[in-house]
Parts: sequence; structure tokens; C-alpha cells
Amino acid sequence: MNRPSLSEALSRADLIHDLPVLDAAIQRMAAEIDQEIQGEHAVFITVMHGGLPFAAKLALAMKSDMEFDYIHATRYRGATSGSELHWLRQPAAALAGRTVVLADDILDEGKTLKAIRDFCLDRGARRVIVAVLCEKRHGRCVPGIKADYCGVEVPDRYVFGHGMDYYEQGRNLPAIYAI
Ligand SMILES: O=P(O)(O)OC[C@H]1O[C@H](OP(=O)(O)OP(=O)(O)O)[C@H](O)[C@@H]1O
Ligand SMILES: Nc1nc2[nH]cnc2c(=O)[nH]1
Repeated sequence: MNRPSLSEALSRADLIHDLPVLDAAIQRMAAEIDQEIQGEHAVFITVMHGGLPFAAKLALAMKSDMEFDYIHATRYRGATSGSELHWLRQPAAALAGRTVVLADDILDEGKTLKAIRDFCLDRGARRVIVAVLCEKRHGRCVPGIKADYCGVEVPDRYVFGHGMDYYEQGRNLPAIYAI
């Protein structure tokens, strides 16, 4: 595939949040979620791929013991605008009666996390806690979904880095940038 150049995108992008800011936000969220799920053996579900770096850091910063699983549902598929949701992997863990912590990189229009949250509830989860590294504030989020825990806000622009891709590139950039 002939991808748009990451270095060209970086040269015209703005730095939105650097690594120390993101790490501090993740530490704060970890303590807050620990407080909320005290004494439970929750299921900690990473939403692949973008949620991977955030979820790893969040889990390592948390003290609660949790069962790990992952889900892969994508509606951007390496592009910069979303379409319908494609389910690539459903979690294997038993969710019935349990608390689920969903960890994803971004809540944008909310369609992805709403579908995943509803999937977990359909599987019998007692409650679903939505944790995202960042949230785009624009008033276009679908009704019925919100982040219970959010690290940072990002502007209403396409963002990448710290898990989020620019045409399947740049996910391992430590900071968040916007074009
Ligand atoms: O709130 P929404 O507008 O639905 O968008 C948010 C979703 O978009 C990204 O996933 P993407 O489909 O790009 O898959 P990826 O994580 O594999 O990059 C991101 O990881 C969220 O899951
Ligand atoms: N990389 C990336 N993925 C997204 N998914 C939904 N919004 C975004 C965004 O701004 N950037």
C-alpha cells in the first residue's frame, strides 16, 4: 500500500500532549479505577490495536488483580474517517455477573465503544467501566456512551501517537499529535 508519509504528517502536525502529561494522567486514572473496583476480580479488556499502549500502562499502574482479555473492533481500518464497525476478535473470558474495565485510546464519535460496551452487557456483564486515554470534545458523540475515566482531552482534529495511528503508522510515538 502506498501510505501517506508519517514524517511529512509529523512536520505539519502540532504536539498536543507529551509523554509526561499522558503518564501522569494514566497514573491518576489507575488510582481512581482501583478505588472503584476494590475487592473485585474484574475483566480488563484492551480494545486493539489503538488501546494497547494505554491499556498496558494503565494495568501496570493499577493494584487490583484483574483477568486480562482483548477485543478487536475497528471502524477506521487505517483511514482517517470512520465507517461501519468490523468485529475482528471477541473476548473469550466469561463476563456474566462481572465488572468489565474497557481500555481504549480514544472516544471520538463513540460508535466503537458503544458497540463494545453493549456487547459486554449482552454477555451479562454486571457493569462496564469505560476508560480512555483521550476524548475528542465536539458534540458529535452518539447518545448513550461516555467515558467513565478519561486521561486528556484532544481537539476536534485527527490525532495520532501513543497507540493511535496515522494510516497504520506512528502508533509507537510516545506523544499525541494532531494534523
Ligand atoms: O469513537 P469512534 O469514532 O468510534 O472511534 C474510536 C475508535 O477508533 C479507533 O479505532 P480504529 O477503528 O481506528 O481501530 P484501531 O484501534 O485498530 O486503530 C480507536 O481505537 C477507537 O476504538
Ligand atoms: N488515530 C485516530 N483514530 C481515531 N479514531 C477515532 N478518532 C480518531 C483519531 O482522531 N485518530
